[in-house]
Amino acid sequence: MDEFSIADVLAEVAVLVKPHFGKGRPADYIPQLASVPPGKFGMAVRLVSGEEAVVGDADEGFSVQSITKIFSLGLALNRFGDEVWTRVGKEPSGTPFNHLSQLEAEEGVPRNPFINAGAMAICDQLMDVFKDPPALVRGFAGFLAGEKAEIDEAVAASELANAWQNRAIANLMRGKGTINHDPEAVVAAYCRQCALTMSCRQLARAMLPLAAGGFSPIVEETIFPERLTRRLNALLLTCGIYDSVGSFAYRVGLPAKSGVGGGIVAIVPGKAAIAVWSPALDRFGTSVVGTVALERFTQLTNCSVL
Ligand SMILES: NC(=O)CC[C@H](N)C(=O)O
Repeated sequence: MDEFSIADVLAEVAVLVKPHFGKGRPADYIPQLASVPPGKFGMAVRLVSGEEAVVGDADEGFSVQSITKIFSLGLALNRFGDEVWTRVGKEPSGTPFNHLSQLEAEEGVPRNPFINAGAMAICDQLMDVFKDPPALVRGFAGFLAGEKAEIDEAVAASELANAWQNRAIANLMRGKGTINHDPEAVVAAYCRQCALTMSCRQLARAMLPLAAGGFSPIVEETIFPERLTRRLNALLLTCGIYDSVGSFAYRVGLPAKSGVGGGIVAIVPGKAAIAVWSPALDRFGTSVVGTVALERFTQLTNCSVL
């Protein structure tokens, strides 16, 4: 990858994605996200070796949503180790991120930490020892990005006012003993965590430890043990894109995580962290243009873990 001019590749990607604008729709079940202009597009690549390139709206903040689940899982694994796996599984769900009946059929144990049930179980576990998990996630994300990140309280309130399905999930898990705190408090914390605002440039920097064996070249600290880094990437590859993770791996071939704000982060292990944003989503909740951009990027640079 070092043999390419990343800036040139991104410029080419920005042209190649053009025919795909107009497909998909921004998330509207969180009313505050429905008004984001669907034509936005930004992409940032940060190499482990230090080079950074961006294109389009890469410095504009957007709602990170489920991408924050990487930060919360990383924090939980660092704090609780394998105890995390007594609450959530490590298998792809094959169902939408807010699915309910699978959770009931499986005794309230979420398939993985990236679906909503799994992320709320992680949030509940963090609540055992931290007063304010969303603030912790915000602080961690900002630390890794090398600059402060903020929670958009309007987005958090907008989601919370409509979070009926997530309330059902949290109540089911409370009934089954997967979570211990008041389900309403867990849903509220989860919605605030998801409402983190970051730009593509900040996200690419913050994700760099996953590409660099757990070390952050940004803050010059080891963030995760190397083995844990590999495991996080394995979970991203198998569970990061919900029930379209197979076709995403087929097209892009990188560990990645989507969010309904239209962001996707992807990891090229040993080489780079990538963040892309475009708000219109496919029916699985993944950015249409973002996926095409990553597909073209991996084709042009020949980088894939597969
Ligand atoms: N995939 C996502 O980004 C979903 C996150 C969103 N906060 C929700 O719970 O629905």
